[in-house]
Amino acid sequence: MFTLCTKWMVRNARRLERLERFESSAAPSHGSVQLPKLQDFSVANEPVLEYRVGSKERDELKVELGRISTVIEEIPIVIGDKCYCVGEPKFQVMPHNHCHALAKYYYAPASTIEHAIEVSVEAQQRWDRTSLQERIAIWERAANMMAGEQRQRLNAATMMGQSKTAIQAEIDSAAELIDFMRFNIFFLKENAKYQPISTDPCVTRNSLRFRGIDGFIAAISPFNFTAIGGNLAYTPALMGNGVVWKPSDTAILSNWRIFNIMREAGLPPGVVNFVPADGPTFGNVITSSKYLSGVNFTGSVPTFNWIWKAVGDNLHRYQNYPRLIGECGGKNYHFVHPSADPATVISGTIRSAFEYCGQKCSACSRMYVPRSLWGEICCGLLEERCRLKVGDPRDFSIFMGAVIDDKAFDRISGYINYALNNRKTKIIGGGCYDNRVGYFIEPTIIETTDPLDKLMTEEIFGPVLTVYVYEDKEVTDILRLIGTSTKFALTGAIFAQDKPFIQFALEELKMTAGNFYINDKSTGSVVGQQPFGGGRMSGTNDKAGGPNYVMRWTTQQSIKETFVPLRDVNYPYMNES
Ligand SMILES: NC(=O)c1ccc[n+]([C@@H]2O[C@H](COP(=O)([O-])OP(=O)(O)OC[C@H]3O[C@@H](n4cnc5c(N)ncnc54)[C@H](O)[C@@H]3O)[C@@H](O)[C@H]2O)c1
Ligand SMILES: N[C@@H](CCC=O)C(=O)O
Repeated sequence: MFTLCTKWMVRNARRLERLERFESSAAPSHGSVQLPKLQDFSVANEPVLEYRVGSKERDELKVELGRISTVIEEIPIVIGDKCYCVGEPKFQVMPHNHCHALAKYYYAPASTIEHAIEVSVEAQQRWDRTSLQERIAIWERAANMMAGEQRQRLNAATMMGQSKTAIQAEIDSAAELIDFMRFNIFFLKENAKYQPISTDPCVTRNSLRFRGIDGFIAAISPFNFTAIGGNLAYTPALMGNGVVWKPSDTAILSNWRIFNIMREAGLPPGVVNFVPADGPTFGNVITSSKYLSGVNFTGSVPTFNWIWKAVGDNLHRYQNYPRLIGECGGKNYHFVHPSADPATVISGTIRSAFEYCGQKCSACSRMYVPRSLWGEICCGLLEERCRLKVGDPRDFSIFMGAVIDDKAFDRISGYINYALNNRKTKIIGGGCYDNRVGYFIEPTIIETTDPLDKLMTEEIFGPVLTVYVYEDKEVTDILRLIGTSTKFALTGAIFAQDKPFIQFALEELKMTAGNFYINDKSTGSVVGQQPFGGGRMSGTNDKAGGPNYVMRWTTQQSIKETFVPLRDVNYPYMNES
């Protein structure tokens, strides 16, 4: 503990030093933004543990990985304080060893989802009367449990259930999840500091209070980030809402861990209900309920489009206009300028495109490289790619595990087959896949001569990177293609040393990414540091991990209290004439 704290303090001091040095240097190129000092924040990011050989965290994680691999955990539907196991059981398997089941769970039928809605609507009324202090105390307790005794249980469930390596699990089900818990409390407190003007408080007192929304919020989460499930379900709850949470089938065990931690930390039953279900059945029931007050969704564009349309079709039924938050897919780019540093491009691109098998919504999947640098960058990418080991995450030497399931395997291998049979494209690295034991796909690099090829425009969501090599003199035209060739605008990165070009690209690419990186990879946003989300068809861009996200989940009330009562209808001048 002592070593950890000391390391943390040293790291923090270094960060502070770097920030101060940056502040005292020239103003940032995207405007004269005044950067706050680290000391201004009463919250800090959870340190990411390193899992080196012999470390305490590595030993603890191994014990938990051993334990989790020998049992099939039973996961019920939980509504209020009752558990339900109904219908045919389903199984969550290890993607890297798909004959091995980890968890047994059940799909809630329509009637059970309706019951969850009733319970949640009723619980919301009591919960909304619980003071902010009490709610915050529960979140703080939960964050401490996640950072302490529950850390490796969360990580092991994420590694085995979603096929993440130790470090990818650590940045997700430990660091990011804990950060969401702590930063949302911080943002709530900061936002609550604002109170409206009372010109003379002896005459009138004006105030603003946060209320949950009467009804229920449907939280619908994706498979790829455990932390996102936690944020989607529990941030609305923090703000006084009742929630019906439908976790993803392929992240069910890690999401179940979060649900249990929150209950153990003191969240009353019924505030968040755990309701695994078939997606379309769940979607139909929630969008037909008069009590739907919001949908907190993260996942693919087609699913969000379906939800949005169903809400529109059912508008006449609702007592509130449901709030719709949807963070969706991306076709994220790395744009390399002739002035770029090739080494930075190579390592950033390998990490972004292939970490967690490219199954991050922010993963780089299209890259534009100038002819003058392609020789060096191509060699570097291929050399690094060859070193990436693919396998079972219990082997700490692997770089990536398996893709999530058979559907993903078929979709991604379909794109690889397309590249094999297309004369405009050439697979220059990888391209093999094998699903006999696990859903394994090699990190694959494809070169195309068509910047509008579907490999350059559609979301693949797998370990496939497509590169278009442009002639140096075409740099401006190609830069403009980024924003016009896809409907997405999630993340993007430019690599350049040329300052005027960076300034030009910042303007030219302004609407092409909700998260924009300069000389850094397109992935790896951190709560409180790079609030996350994209525009255009990548989503509603409500910026999870930012200060305004909590405010999407409250319906505010302005209160004016008058101490000098109005007893005369006439205006003063009328009494004078
Ligand atoms: N922008 C972001 O912040 C972000 C973050 C993570 C993932 N993603 C995106 O998520 C996608 C991958 O996740 P996924 O495969 O789990 O997405 P998905 O759309 O297949 O599923 C997401 C959730 O929706 C449910 N669902 C499916 N059909 C439904 C329906 N008709 N009604 C209600 N719910 C329904 C699923 O069961 C799951 O729980 C990718 O497109 C990725 O880019 C985006
Ligand atoms: N926060 C993640 C993206 C989450 C989407 O899958 C990142 O920036 O890499």
